[in-house]
Amino acid sequence: MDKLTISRPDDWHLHLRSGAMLRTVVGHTARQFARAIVMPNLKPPVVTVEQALRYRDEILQALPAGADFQPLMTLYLTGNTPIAEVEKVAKSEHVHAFKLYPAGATTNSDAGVANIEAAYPLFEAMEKFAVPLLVHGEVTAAEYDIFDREKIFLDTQLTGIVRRFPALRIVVEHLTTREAVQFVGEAPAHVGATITPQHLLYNRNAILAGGIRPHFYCLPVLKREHHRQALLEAVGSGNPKFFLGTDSAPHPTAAKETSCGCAGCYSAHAALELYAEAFEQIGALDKLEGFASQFGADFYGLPRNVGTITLEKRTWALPERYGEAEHTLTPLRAGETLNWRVAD
Ligand SMILES: NC(=O)N[C@@H](CC(=O)O)C(=O)O
Ligand SMILES: [Zn+2]
Ligand SMILES: [Zn+2]
Repeated sequence: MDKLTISRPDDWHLHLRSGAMLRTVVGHTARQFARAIVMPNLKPPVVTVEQALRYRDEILQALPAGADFQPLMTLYLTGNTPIAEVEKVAKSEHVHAFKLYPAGATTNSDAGVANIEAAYPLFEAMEKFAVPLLVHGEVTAAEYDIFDREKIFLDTQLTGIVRRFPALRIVVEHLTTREAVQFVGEAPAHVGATITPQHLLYNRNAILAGGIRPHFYCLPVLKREHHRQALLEAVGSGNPKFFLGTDSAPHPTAAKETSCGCAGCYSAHAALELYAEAFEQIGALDKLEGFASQFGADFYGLPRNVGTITLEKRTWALPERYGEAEHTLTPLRAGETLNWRVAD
């Protein structure tokens, strides 16, 4: 196959940041995706509907002329989120979910939830008002090995949440393990998951073998090959619980290439192309459309997109960098070539 036309896709997990970084990255996403769920982990975090609407305006202002792209906003759950905010989200046309960051789990998660059980009244309200809960599913305590943090979160936290709130829609973000695939597969239909391109294409050797490569470092961290195989099986199965969420997470190059580098891979510049490469590896290009353009919209109860996008088998070289000066960022596969290209 050397050409593939699918309905316009959406990105159900995206970091756009703000200011100069936003202006550098937003065009990449708008070139490929009709909509994206925009993560709220700014500094300071987006915690109210009012702030989310202001952030949405900033994103719309930053779009290249003529772009046809809708940011779908989310709120950052904190220990102080008032119950009333849940109803505001339910009534808002532009805010679609709450995001749970266990405090300390990832980039800009310090304001996250330290005691998850204390947030149960909020989950109850989300269940009542049909507002989805998006989860960065990792435990944070120092005694847990970083490669086990997702599995332990599922066992000790998420299992209880799913049982206690049987109608709450939950998205387990950026799955990385065989156990997580199994968890989501066996959970009720209203528990879904996003999967990133880097977790489909790479195992942990990418970070550590032959030199330390900070641009492959994200959270949850890349895992062993047998976990990557499980993620590929999940997307290749065509199960609608698994849908596209790049977790494209831009950081300035200088903040990645340093003695304590930030977590996050930047993939928005070539998101669909990277996914196409992964699906092609397992002979499942026919499953890309459901994953990229249908299952996420269905899960969120939003209409599927009209219009199409075409991928062509065509080699192209990726730049080493995007952006200017201190906002320079290094994309995934910088300076390498890709075999798929979204047609202009
Ligand atoms: N995935 C990451 O490694 N980083 C994300 C945060 C997140 O999604 O956990 C970021 O905002 O940089
Ligand atoms: Zn996360
Ligand atoms: Zn993320």
